[in-house]
Formats: sequence, structure tokens, C-alpha cells
Amino acid sequence: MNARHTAAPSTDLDHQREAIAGLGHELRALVDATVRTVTPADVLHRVTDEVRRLTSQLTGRRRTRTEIPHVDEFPGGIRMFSPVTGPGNPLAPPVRVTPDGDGVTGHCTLGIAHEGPPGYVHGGMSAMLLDELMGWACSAAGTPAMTVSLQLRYHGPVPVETPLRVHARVTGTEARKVFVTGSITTEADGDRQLVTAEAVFVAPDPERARALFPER
Ligand SMILES: CCCCCCCC/C=C\CCCCCCCC(=O)SCCNC(=O)CCNC(=O)[C@H](O)C(C)(C)COP(=O)(O)OP(=O)(O)OC[C@H]1O[C@@H](n2cnc3c(N)ncnc32)[C@H](O)[C@@H]1OP(=O)(O)O
Repeated sequence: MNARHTAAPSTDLDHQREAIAGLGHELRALVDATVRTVTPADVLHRVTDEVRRLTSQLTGRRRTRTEIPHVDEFPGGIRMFSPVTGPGNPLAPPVRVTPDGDGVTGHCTLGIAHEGPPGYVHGGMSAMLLDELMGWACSAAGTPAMTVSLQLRYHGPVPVETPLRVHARVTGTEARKVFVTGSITTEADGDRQLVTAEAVFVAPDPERARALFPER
């Protein structure tokens, strides 16, 4: 469904987020159509020109490298343009994250655009989902932190076009270090872990955090 046709927004911020999500939604559909189409070259050339024309309409000020979008909540909140959870980023599935009893759970379905082996998810994509969800688990535990080590085990191929569940939880902390585990299963078979991960995250000390995120 087109996000622009949902309930009336309550604030300007909601309105902006809704518009961003609407564009992201349509661009995801374009990406999916792009990686599936078997249409002839003349149609591809025509669409290419049309897309170039559309891109040129996104004019005006562009945010700088370190600028935190005004529609975001950083750290540990809404990230409209995250490549994993951002509804406004066509690279993102996007993953919908919810807190659960002992961590966080993400729900998503990946498409052909995220394919590695034919019909299955690219291993780097699985790593990205897990890294992100483990980052959310740190934030949910009250310690926003960055990945310093990530180890994955691929037990079975992750199917595309299949609802997935990504789980992450903090297993311990030691000073600024946070130890986290994660897994990917299908929604249909939550007992069979297809990918598992172990990671160490570190909460940057305040001085480092100021240097890394000057506009926070
Ligand atoms: C106030 C705001 C703070 C906000 C921060 C939150 C941001 C999160 C935002 C949104 C969340 C949702 C999104 C999640 C996204 C997914 C997560 C990612 O993709 S993150 C990107 C990939 N990761 C990096 O780019 C890190 C690169 N590394 C660094 O920049 C530094 O290592 C840093 C800033 C993380 C830590 O630097 P140091 O100088 O503060 O800390 P040192 O003293 O080096 O280490 C602290 C402890 O950690 C251990 N450590 C360091 N590396 C280790 C490793 N590889 N394995 C095990 N331990 C390690 C060290 O041995 C030390 O332990 P000992 O105190 O001696 O016991």
C-alpha cells in the first residue's frame, strides 16, 4: 500500500516521515522491478532517462556527511535512512524492530535484490541484519555502542521472499564492552537457526563520541 494514502499525520514531523517512507516504498518497488525485469533494451533506455529526470527533481540543500537528519532520533531511535531499518532507504528491506522479553526482534522479508546464491540471501546481507539488530539490542539495554567484532556462522541458506525473524540480545557487559548474540530464522520455523552471530560492541568514551558524532 502507498504510505501516502494512510491516516492523516498528526505533526509536521510525522508528515515529513510519511513522505520519506512513501518515496522509499516506491523506490523499493522500482529496485525490485529493476532486478527482475527481462524487458528489452529500448524500454530500459527509456526508463533510465525517466529515472534521471526524477532524480534531478530532488534538489535543494543536501545533508552533510555527519549531519543527523531532523527526522531521526539518535542514538537508539528512529533512523529514517538506515540501510537496514530505514523506511526512506530503498536499500533497506526495511526491518521492523520490536522489543521482546530478552532483547529485540526484527521482522522482514528480503527480495531478489538481496540475493547471493539464486533464491537465497547474500551472506553479507545476513551479516548486516544481525549487526544492526545487535546494535539495537545494545541501545535497548541502555548502552548505545559500535561493533568492534562480529562472528557469524551460516548453518543453512536463508530464503528470499520468505518472512524472516532476526533476534538479538545482550548476554553481558564489561566496562564499556557489550557482548551480544543474534540469530536469523524464518517466521515459519523459529526453532531452526539459519545464521547465528556473536559480537562485541563498545560504547565510545564521551570524548570519542563527540569526535565521531560532532552534530549530535
Ligand atoms: C554518546 C553517543 C554514542 C553513540 C554510539 C552509538 C552508535 C550506534 C548508533 C545507532 C545504533 C543502531 C545502529 C546499529 C548499527 C550497527 C552497528 C555498526 O555498524 S557500528 C559501525 C561499525 N563499527 C565501527 O565502525 C567501530 C570502529 N571502532 C571504533 O571506532 C572504536 O573501536 C570505538 C569508538 C568503538 C571504541 O574506541 P574507544 O577508543 O572508545 O575504545 P577502546 O579503548 O579502543 O576499546 C574499549 C574496549 O574495547 C576493547 N576492544 C576493542 N576492539 C575489540 C575487539 N575487536 N574485540 C574485543 N574487544 C575489543 C578494548 O580492548 C577495550 O577493552 P579494555 O577497556 O581494554 O578492557
